[in-house]
Amino acid sequence: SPHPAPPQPPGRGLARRGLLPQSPRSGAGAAGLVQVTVMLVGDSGVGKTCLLVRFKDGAFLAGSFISTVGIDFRNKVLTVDGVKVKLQIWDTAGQERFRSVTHAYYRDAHALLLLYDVTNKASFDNIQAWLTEIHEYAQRDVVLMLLGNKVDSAQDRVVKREDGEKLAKEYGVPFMETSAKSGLNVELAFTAIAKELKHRSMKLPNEPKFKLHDYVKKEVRGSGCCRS
Ligand SMILES: Nc1nc2c(ncn2[C@@H]2O[C@H](COP(=O)(O)OP(=O)(O)OP(=O)(O)O)[C@@H](O)[C@H]2O)c(=O)[nH]1
Ligand SMILES: [Mg+2]
Repeated sequence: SPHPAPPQPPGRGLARRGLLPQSPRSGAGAAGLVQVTVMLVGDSGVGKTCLLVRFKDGAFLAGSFISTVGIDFRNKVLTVDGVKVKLQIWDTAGQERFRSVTHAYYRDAHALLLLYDVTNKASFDNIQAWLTEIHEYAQRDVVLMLLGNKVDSAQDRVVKREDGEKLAKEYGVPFMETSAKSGLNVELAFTAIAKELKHRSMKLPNEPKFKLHDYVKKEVRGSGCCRS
């Protein structure tokens, strides 16, 4: 393009944030690597740690609830359209007393998974407050997705799927229901984010623009139909 890119304020932009693929190493078919940071947020007990453990290890932490202290992180590499995307996933503490700790991390997150618990109305009602906080502390172009977790607990459900869909639509964020217990849509949530960030960072000239909303709509599975 003959037009120079508009200047970016310091600290903003994918290149400054380490999102540009590393130059391919020599060797046939060596692929670039995209490194991204994903942060899990939402009330204490909604299942952030369990969602991460399900994604990372394919297991469910049943039994006693060990509330996260401060912040924890895990890495996982996904291959998206032939490109390795290294996700560094930050698991934040939902408890109020750690809020000032997590505020400091928003700035460096490329994507946020905002969770509520479909069996806990208060966690759903707090989503607005979380969005306000995200607006205040996160990057303007952060990739955001709303997740209604614990859909395996059909008997205890108090937040309807349509309520989640409606709220997500109001705020223009993609939405899906998940279960760390059954695994429903867990891989999908992280894959969708990895795809979006990979497309943003590589901008291949002949590649059609990736549409996160459409991808999620097409790929999402309902709690009624599937086991995982
Ligand atoms: N049935 C069911 N229980 C879940 C699910 N995910 C988490 N839980 C349970 O909910 C409780 C809280 O899960 P955590 O993942 O520790 O919650 P958290 O959001 O990390 O909480 P904080 O670290 O305090 O912010 C635990 O007892 C889990 O076993 C799920 O998908 N289904
Ligand atoms: Mg936790």
